Amino acid sequence: MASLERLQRGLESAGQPHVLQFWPELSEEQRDAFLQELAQLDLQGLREHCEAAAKAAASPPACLDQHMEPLPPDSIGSVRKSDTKSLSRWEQEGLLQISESRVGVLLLAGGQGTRLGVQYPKGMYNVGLPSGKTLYQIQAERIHKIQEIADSKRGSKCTVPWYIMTSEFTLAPTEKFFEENNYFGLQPSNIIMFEQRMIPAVTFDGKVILQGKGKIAMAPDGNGSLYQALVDNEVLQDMKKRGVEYLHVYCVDNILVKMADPMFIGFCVSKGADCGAKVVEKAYPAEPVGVVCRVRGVSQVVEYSEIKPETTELRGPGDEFVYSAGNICNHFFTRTFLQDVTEKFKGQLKQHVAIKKVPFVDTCGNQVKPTKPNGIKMEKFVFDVFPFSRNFVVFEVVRADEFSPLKNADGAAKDSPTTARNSLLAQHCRWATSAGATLQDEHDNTFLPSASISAEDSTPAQFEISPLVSYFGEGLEHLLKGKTLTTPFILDEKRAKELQAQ
Ligand SMILES: CC(=O)N[C@H]1[C@@H](OP(=O)(O)OP(=O)(O)OC[C@H]2O[C@@H](n3ccc(=O)[nH]c3=O)[C@H](O)[C@@H]2O)O[C@H](CO)[C@@H](O)[C@@H]1O
Repeated sequence: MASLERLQRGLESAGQPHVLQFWPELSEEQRDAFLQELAQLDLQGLREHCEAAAKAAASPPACLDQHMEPLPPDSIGSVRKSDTKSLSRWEQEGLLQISESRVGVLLLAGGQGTRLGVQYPKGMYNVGLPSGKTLYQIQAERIHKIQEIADSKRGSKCTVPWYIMTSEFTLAPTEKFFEENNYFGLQPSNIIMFEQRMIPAVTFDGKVILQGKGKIAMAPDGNGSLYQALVDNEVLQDMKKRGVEYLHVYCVDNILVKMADPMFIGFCVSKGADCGAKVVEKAYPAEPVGVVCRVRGVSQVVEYSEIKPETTELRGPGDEFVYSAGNICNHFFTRTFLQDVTEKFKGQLKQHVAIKKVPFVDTCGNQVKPTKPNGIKMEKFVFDVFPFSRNFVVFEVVRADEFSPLKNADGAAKDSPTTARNSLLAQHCRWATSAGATLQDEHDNTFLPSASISAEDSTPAQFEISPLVSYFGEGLEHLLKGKTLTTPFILDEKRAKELQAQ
């Protein structure tokens, strides 16, 4: 552990001696905990971090709008627009790669879920499905199923390892949750959890914020922290050891996420891409999704918080949005590309400024909950490596099938537990109907499939299909054709066996 004198000197030379101002008031136990926290700080880089944060917050945000142009339409693969032969070829290619254990998935789960307002990791959230499944369970079961589908193609066992990036806030509860739930039936050795770094929040005049008398206000430094975390935790070495060449990186809150999506993987592999992004057509100008576009001729994402409203509203000749390629935080990377990024480009990642309300102790030692923003958090974004790609591709998918994020608490009109739940149930209702089932409520009223997912819509049928039965709507016909089912109904493996026997 670092000695107090050494820390004092380090903090002084970083211009942050106030960090220890309450030291005399701390108990032995608090001092030990604080020393441990301070030992993690990069004292060398602290001055630079604080000065850069204050400077960035004081300067007007870089405006990229005038340098933006949309992606050329022919550079985008699309579930809606590409021909069915190509789609099927890509899917087969992806399945082949999965069956050879060359594909892994990586979950970005280090965020604090502030907008949703829960104190635990978002993946543990239960949106109120008939089964009561959490986001983590749904994702685990999709991995299970895609392995099974790929196994049956090749006749041998494959593994899709699940890398999970957590932060100080999410690691312990996530580990505990997985353990308590028996890793949702997956092999624990194929679930690799690791932690991203945290950085101090800083005041507008460049001072580290004390959250308590013996605690610095630390925050995860954005999902672009991934690249440092890959190095810190030797994740790429683990991938290499397992023979994993392709990684599907995704964010925790999209209830419709297709884990290791074979079509997306196959598309990227077939195009020889080192880096790829899935997009959906933007729903409305102010939708909080980044847009994939070109800036000064280079493909990248411009985040929703950094684009002018008038740019988001621009429309093309067919009245479509000019910037319509909405980023859904589903990325493809080759291991080689990630290796390059960690070796050559990691230090060049852009820093984004987020101005937040950060609780603090004032100089008299009073705990203050600020009513207006008082702190700067510097963040890196996972997609900021796109400009380093040699062959970047984009794949457009159908929103109703693949994107319904959980961002806000119930009561919000969009991206809430209700909209997430409804979009999943509506999808399952569509799958069941196209497999030939008739779904009824308890009064024998028949449900019609709906593609809509907004909270104002009527509630879809309470018909839920376990991912262990179907990954993406496949394999349902022999169970459901010609059957009339009364909801609520959960089609799990047991029910599937019963239906098959009928
Ligand atoms: C920077 C980024 O990717 N932005 C995307 C993100 O925005 P959005 O602002 O919604 O991003 P979130 O803050 O929800 O973070 C996305 C994911 O990154 C994880 N996370 C976040 C911070 C952190 O330090 N560590 C970490 O792992 C979160 O747990 C989450 O799984 O999703 C939207 C789609 O839903 C996209 O349109 C945005 O372009």
